Amino acid sequence: MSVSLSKYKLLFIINPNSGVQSKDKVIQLIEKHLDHSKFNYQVIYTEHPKHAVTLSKDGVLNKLDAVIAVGGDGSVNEVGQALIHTNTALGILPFGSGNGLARSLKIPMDTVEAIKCINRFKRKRIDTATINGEPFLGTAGLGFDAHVGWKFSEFGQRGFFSYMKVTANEFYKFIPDRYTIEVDGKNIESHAFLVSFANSSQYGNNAWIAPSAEIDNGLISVCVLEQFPALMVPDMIFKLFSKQLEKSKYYKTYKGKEIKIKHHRDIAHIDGEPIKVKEDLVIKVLPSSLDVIC
Ligand SMILES: Nc1ncnc2c1ncn2[C@@H]1O[C@H](COP(=O)(O)OP(=O)(O)OP(=O)(O)O)[C@@H](O)[C@H]1O
Repeated sequence: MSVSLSKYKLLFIINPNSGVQSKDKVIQLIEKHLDHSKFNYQVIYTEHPKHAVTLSKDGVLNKLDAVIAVGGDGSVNEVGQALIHTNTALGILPFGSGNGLARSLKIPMDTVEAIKCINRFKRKRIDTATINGEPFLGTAGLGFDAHVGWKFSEFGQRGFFSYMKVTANEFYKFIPDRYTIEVDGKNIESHAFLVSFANSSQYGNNAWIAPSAEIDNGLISVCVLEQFPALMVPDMIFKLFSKQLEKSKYYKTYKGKEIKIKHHRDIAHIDGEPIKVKEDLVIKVLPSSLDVIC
């Protein structure tokens, strides 16, 4: 690959394990549709979880203009976390099960259209956040959110329908918990089904957990879904997918820069990926900390 100084330097990182859509043609599509007068690029496949973090950090050291995550929200998290507070931008070719951040940023789901979006190379500065120091870009969560994140990772198949299957299987078994939450000094006690921390507005697949969240306002939305009767499930699902959760009396939302929370389990998810956590958590926003191509 010859490198001309006047061209932008890109690295595409493909996660072969994300989503269910075949990635066989991605390299050909990049070759065909990327604007070669504007970019020099390299493509690397990840070999294991977290590999994209190391590859992206190398990209920053090599002064790349952008690293493009080819995968879902877990891949976007791994690339994005390495680029926080750097001059290297994050790009996304959505190939995940949910693609929450890409959808929130209105990046096209169609690969050719997403490549054309990279060709335009418009940078937007967004906030990111941390939960006990672990970075997230879209959403993190506790309760049913986290439980499903763990069950999904153990399920062995990815994709929207696998996610729905896991959610339906687990819903009636799940027992809500008590949470003590402090949002910028204001205390809230809740018996909740789930608590989500949203930097962007949706989980993925157009499930709008935080319809009013803005990714560049310097605030995290804390979304509390209180225990609700089983007969309300269809209504809740309808509201989740039609951006109307804020109309439910079981849903509360608060916005803040620093959130402290005490809970009684040891699991959470960050950008859909399960993690083990302590009972005391601190969520902090990192305002204007990452450039994305969108
Ligand atoms: N080479 C690899 N082999 C196995 N797992 C990998 C590899 N590279 C990355 N991973 C892991 O794959 C997991 C899933 O990736 P990703 O989140 O991109 O897809 P997804 O879960 O299907 O989509 P979404 O997050 O949008 O629902 C991540 O935990 C990531 O660390």
